[in-house]
Amino acid sequence: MATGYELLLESVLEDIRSRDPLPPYPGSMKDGYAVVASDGPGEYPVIAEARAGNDGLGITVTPGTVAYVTTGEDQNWKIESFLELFNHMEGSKVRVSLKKYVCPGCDIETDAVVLTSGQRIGASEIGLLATVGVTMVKYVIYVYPTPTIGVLSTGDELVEPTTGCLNRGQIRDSNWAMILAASLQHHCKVLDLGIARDDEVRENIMSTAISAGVDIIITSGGVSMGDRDYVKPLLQKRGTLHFSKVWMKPGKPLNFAEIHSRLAENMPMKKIFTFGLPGNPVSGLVCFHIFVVPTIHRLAGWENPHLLRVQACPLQPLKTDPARPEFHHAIVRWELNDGLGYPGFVAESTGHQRSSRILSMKSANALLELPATGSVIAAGTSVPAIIISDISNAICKISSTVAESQDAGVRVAILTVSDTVASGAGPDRSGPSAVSVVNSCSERLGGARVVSTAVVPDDVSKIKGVLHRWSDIDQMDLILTLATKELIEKETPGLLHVMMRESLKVTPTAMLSCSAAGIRGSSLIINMHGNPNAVAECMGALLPALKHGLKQIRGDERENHPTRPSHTRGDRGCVGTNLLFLSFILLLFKQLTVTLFLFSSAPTILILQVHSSSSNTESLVIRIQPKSKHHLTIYAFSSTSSEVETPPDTWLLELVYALCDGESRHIGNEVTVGRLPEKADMVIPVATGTYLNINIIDDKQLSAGVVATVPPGSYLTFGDEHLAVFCVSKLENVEAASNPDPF
Ligand SMILES: Nc1nc2c(c(=O)[nH]1)N[C@H]1C(S)=C(S)[C@@H](COP(=O)(O)OP(=O)(O)OC[C@H]3O[C@@H](n4cnc5c(N)ncnc54)[C@H](O)[C@@H]3O)O[C@H]1N2
Ligand code: MOO
Repeated sequence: MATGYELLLESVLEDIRSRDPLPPYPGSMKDGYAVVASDGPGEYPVIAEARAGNDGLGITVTPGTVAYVTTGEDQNWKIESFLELFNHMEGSKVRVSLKKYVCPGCDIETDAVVLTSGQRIGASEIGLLATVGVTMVKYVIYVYPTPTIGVLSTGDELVEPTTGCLNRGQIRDSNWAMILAASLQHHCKVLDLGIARDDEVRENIMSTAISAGVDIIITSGGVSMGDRDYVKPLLQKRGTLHFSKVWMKPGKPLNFAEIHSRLAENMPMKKIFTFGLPGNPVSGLVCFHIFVVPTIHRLAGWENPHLLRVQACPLQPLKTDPARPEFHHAIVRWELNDGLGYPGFVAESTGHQRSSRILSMKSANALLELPATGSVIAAGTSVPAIIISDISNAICKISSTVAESQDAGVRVAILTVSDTVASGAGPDRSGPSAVSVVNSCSERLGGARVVSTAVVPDDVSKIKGVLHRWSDIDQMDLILTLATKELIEKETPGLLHVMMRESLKVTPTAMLSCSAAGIRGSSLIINMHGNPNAVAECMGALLPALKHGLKQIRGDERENHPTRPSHTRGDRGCVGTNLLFLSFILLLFKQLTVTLFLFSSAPTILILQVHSSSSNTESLVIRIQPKSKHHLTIYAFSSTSSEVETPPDTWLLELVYALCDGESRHIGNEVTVGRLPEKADMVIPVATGTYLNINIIDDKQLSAGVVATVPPGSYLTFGDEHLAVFCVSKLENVEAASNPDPF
């Protein structure tokens, strides 16, 4: 018999009623004094005391007197009217204030049904039975069916996990063991159908499984479009194929069919559910959680077969797929501050979610449900998380998580100040891009980790509220945000002067700006106004002064505030903060276009927004042609010519942000961009050529082969998850900014 049963819990087989009321007599919920209700508040002599076990038999509380009672202990008071309780004592008399007392049966009335037939019995129900004095019950042992699952791996390339040395084209079969384990975790029986070569995926395997009495058959691999993908035709032949594609990522080629079969001629027809999981391990397991687990639950008789969903705030910004809704593996845990300032679940991404990257499943206990918008979900934005394994460990780790995050090398908090974003009228893009920058430069910043992000409207009290919490309570090492004058303890007019001088070179309206720069504690805070170009110019001018300035601030801080608690913890003290701040600024300078907006009070700047230079209206014209999965070619030509004629040799693709190292490149007629150095002029850490990856200019996805006009200052983005962002510039405009670090 294939279908087994597992003991769960007993449940009662009859209705259980209470024989007495609960509480059984008028009682007090507190220790206090009993008084005749009509007496009301006042001072009264105490005429008697009733404590637990001494029920005050024979005592009458008369008007103008009170009696001491302990919680729940007053069943035999002889009184003229009912009791009220109160609790304040002064000398030999008590001053009473009236409290409610508990009337008999207000928790459980006599003869109320406390358990109905069929209800499960657990510890609380045992307590309930004891309360109502029922020590013998008729019960039924509740059992639930445990489905049997047949598991088959398919693929010519697959070899046993025990294979020591892989020959060319071989890969160890991970899915077979993984799906077996997942099935066992869900209390199923399993039937090992082994590994089949592609051309062995035949009816006889199905027949073996069916005659063994399986309820579910799971195959992995061979479901997409390849000429050796035999699963779908087999399912079509043996049963009813309900679907063979699902608009999800990963797991698109999932096949689902129903096979009807009899174990023997005289037996009733049996339904067998068959799932053809995609071969990529991540895709396969995601499909298992989303589709197979609810099927198992349903077969096991669960009323609600779906996995639990909670809301969680990602700790990292998450780039969503523009086409398919995505299930993103993450580790969800409870934190005292979920990033929105309240206790809640946070979600730590397990990294790149490529469907072959089995490491992304390691330790994951949730799948974040990300909508197909193609945009970036800011860290700290609440998203639904489907819980796929026990999260109690993660919850128990509250204190160690806090401790761990406090031990992180450099704790960074990022505050986006924007009315638009705070009101929900627009997405936060500067915050997430800042988080990406910090995370991607983590090592170079001494292990920096963004541990908190927030968005507030441009409102001083709100900004101050967050900043005070982050610096005084959470003790962040580095807070990247908009500064307000009120937070600055000591202004630095020299810096302001330099910034003003630079801005005036660009526009006379700079005179109207109200920039601020100054020192708070051990941090230098710079608030710049104006457009990103002005910010870039100002920073460029400030840099030579910053190193020295920051050193001085550190010295002054020690001298002036010898006892002041440092912003940082441990022996790093202020030095850590300031050096970090300096290195961050230097780093920002190199990645100016992405990150300096953090210091701007202008509305949030979109990372992919076009910032056309007013001084130069000439545009570059390009056509992007994917060459292979790993590289593409950008053909560039002049805006006045129709096709490759004049080499646009005054143009530059300048790397402003990449997850790992990338390069900037002068654009000739043709530039090849890709991951593989031997095939690409510009090497970036993202795959560029597949439909999964995005080549975007100015927030618009480019189609292969279509000509696009690119004004100077545009941003060209590659990769759907590992962003690499380039700024397209006229060469003469960028020479100053691309100078190496001035120190
Ligand atoms: N022309 C198209 N090609 C593909 C599409 C598509 O829509 N059109 N979909 C892609 C997607 S999405 C996925 S996911 C994969 C899944 O395809 P298959 O189920 O046919 O998987 P295979 O080709 O057999 O294997 C894919 C990949 O996974 C490895 N693999 C397979 N089985 C195992 C196993 N048991 N243990 C470890 N690794 C396994 C296999 O070696 C391949 O590398 O199709 C895309 N293609
Ligand atoms: O949907 Mo496929 O599962 O890897 O991307």
